[in-house]
Amino acid sequence: MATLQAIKYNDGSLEILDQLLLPESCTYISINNVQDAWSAIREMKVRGAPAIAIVGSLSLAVELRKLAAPETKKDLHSLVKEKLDYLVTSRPTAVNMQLAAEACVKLSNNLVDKASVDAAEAKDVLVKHLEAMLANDIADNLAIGEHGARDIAKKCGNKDKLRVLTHCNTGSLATAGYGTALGVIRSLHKANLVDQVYCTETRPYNQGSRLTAFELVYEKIPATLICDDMAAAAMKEFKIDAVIVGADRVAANGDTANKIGTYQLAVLAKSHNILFYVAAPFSSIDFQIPTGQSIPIEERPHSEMTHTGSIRTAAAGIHCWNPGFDVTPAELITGGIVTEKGVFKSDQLVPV
Ligand SMILES: CSC[C@H]1O[C@H](OP(=O)(O)O)[C@H](O)[C@@H]1O
Repeated sequence: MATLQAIKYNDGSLEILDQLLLPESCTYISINNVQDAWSAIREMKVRGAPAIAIVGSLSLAVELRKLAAPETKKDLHSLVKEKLDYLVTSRPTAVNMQLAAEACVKLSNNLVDKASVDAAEAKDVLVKHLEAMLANDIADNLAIGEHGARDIAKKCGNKDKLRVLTHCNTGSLATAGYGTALGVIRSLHKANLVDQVYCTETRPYNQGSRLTAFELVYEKIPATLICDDMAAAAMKEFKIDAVIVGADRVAANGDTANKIGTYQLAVLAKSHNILFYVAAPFSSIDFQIPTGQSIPIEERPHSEMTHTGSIRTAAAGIHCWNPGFDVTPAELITGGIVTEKGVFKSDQLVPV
């Protein structure tokens, strides 16, 4: 699978591709502890819901591998919980880090109660659990790709070629590899079904122009970059067949938080009678919240809007609003929610 690697991990050594430097420079930086990971996530050197959870979790594995055998399992549990709670504060909207933390804390708790397991063995079990996230994510993404490609091809009348629009970055640079929405596009391309991918610039961080375009060019998938404000005209002009985006958190009713600009694409897709899909691992569905109204929306620094690098591009003193995400109502997700378990209608989501 010749795709880009946002995350490199080998026996306790963790590196990430510094995505703030893309596309001009492919530079890997070391992540030596949880604090390094928290900062890299907060600064968006690594971003993307699954990648955030994986880098956060692997940074804890890096620390635990270096840790001398803890005195007691209770000491180990307290340390693990403290570190994971801290990692969850790095970015609030994507649910993946929160759910990964909850799963690891639950495992640690179970190990405390297991008399047959000593502190050193418990640490090893936790390290293996954290390290397994990398391979699990790639397997999930390959399944998402296949389910999504099959569903889009079928619902688009099994046309020879398809024109698909996507937003932000949901590929190998947002996951452990292959991607979610961009994974579906990779699977469509593998099946020789892609006429053209339209990727939006995705202001203000420009995940589309800097990252998705980079991935599509890297893999020679036919693609056209458009500005965010060109989406309606592109849907009309190019007769786009489907829109597919990622997700940071899906509520129990199917309302979906994703990169800012997703909601307006869903409204535009509806008005152009274009199928609208969300692609995400099933773990992105937060059954603890009933609707999208409860999803916390991260506000990002205004400098992301007023500057390009160090160059000011907006008037000094202007007030800014810079939410990183918006919520698309379930009823606008007309194609379905594509997961590794299959494609679901919004009202078909049930915990497994
Ligand atoms: C594989 S889903 C990635 C998801 O995360 C992105 O947000 P950010 O770049 O701010 O982390 C965007 O919402 C994508 O859909």
